Amino acid sequence: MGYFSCNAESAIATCDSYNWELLTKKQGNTTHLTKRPFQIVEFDFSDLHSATNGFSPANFLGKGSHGSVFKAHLHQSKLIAAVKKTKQTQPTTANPADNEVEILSRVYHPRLVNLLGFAIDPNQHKLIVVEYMPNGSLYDLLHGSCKPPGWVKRTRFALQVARAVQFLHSSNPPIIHRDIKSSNILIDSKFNSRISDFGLALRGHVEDVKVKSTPPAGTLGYLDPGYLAPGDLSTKSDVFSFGILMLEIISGRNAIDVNYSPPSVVEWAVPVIKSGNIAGICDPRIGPPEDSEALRLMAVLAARCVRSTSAKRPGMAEVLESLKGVYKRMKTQSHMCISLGRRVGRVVQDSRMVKYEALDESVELVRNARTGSRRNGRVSSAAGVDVRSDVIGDRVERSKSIGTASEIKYLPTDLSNDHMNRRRAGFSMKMPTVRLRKSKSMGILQGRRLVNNNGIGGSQSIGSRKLEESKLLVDLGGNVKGQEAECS
Ligand SMILES: Nc1ncnc2c1ncn2[C@@H]1O[C@H](COP(=O)(O)OP(=O)(O)OP(=O)(O)O)[C@@H](O)[C@H]1O
Repeated sequence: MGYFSCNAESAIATCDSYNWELLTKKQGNTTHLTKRPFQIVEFDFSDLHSATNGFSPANFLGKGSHGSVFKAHLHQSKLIAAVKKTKQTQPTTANPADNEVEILSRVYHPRLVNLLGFAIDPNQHKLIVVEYMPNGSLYDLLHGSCKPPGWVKRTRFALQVARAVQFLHSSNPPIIHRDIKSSNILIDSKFNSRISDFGLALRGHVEDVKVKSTPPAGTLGYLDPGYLAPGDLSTKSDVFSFGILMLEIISGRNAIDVNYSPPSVVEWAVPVIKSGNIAGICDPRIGPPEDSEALRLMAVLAARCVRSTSAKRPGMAEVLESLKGVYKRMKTQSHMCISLGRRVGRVVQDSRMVKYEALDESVELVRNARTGSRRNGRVSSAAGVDVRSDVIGDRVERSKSIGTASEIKYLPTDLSNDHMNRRRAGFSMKMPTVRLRKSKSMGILQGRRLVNNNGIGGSQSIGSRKLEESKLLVDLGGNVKGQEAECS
């Protein structure tokens, strides 16, 4: 697989990913962007153990369906990394850690969370060491309680993910990620988005035995409805998931949110896009962008990506080119707003509003909370619409995807001290408040039965609840099929 086993000292020299940008800048050539600037290292387990303070809660970064992730300070903190400790899988099932190392050791790209190395623990389990992403996930940015990103940032995130997916699809043989979703898009120190979590990824041509024999897997809500058997897989399944991600980026809604009817973002957004009311799907917290054509292009692109017939979806190369155009338009519009603001007068900011105050009269150009870049204090986009709520009535906590049915918890509706609830008091509808955890990668569908909840392999039977989830997926597929977007 082309990785090195080495001692701690040489690992510093070969694994310092923070030197990477410097290296590539010196070379001044974009082809070097995909050349790994360091060797993959086999770490000693004891080094990882001490670098994570014995996998202490203080170093705990998060938990996924395959295991836990810890922050590691390696080599006197010269190298900060994330160590993934995967759950023990049954001996008969493929281990996501092996798969991740196998795939990530063959590719390198600045928009991926790249592999630095691995280690074997005393029980012979593999630990994966990857680049540390200090700014959470795109899921956190879109659905968390912080100020939501504006249009320039959203399109930039989408463009960067598209670039990474296109890179994977154009590798030889192609790599199909199979789990593109906002919680698998992590944000690096420079606020670039990167694709992580290659536990379900497949490398090979569609006719290859491994691809043909691996059962479908992915995350509910992002999973291509036409991917029901191994032979259905193609790069277009990632295109479908990417389309869902784009709808999520535009609308701020989860892929599936049972607080809405319909809960599926596809079922809700595609008919609205087809009706031409594209502003109607925009995240109400930021409103539509000034450039309505850029928004239309992005929304139509998303609707094309989620078409039920995979052959009708665009390839990732086309998606990437289109998004480059959208991003350029959004940025240009943003710059125009900045210079207009400068000419008209000074910018007045408070926590909820940005105003351009003219020298002789106050002109409120932006009514939305868009306070621009933190670094330079500029306004980077403007949306001249009111923030409005979609629904009325009781308060509801929204924007959490459904993972497994067992994760749904009904909460009393009087949790008024909950910060998120207070923030979202304007978004409500008349149904019980439901708290949902974010989407988890799910198991495998064999035929129409969900047979395993750990993402890889296995064929043990499952309880009735899991079968219901499986049915939900199939139902969703059916509904999505009924909504062929006429957007080309
Ligand atoms: N390289 C990293 N740097 C920083 N934090 C990370 C890194 N990788 C993962 N995390 C954090 O660890 C958590 C678990 O990640 P993991 O990839 O195992 O699962 P997930 O993508 O959240 O869920 P699932 O496994 O269901 O897809 C994530 O929520 C993420 O915030």
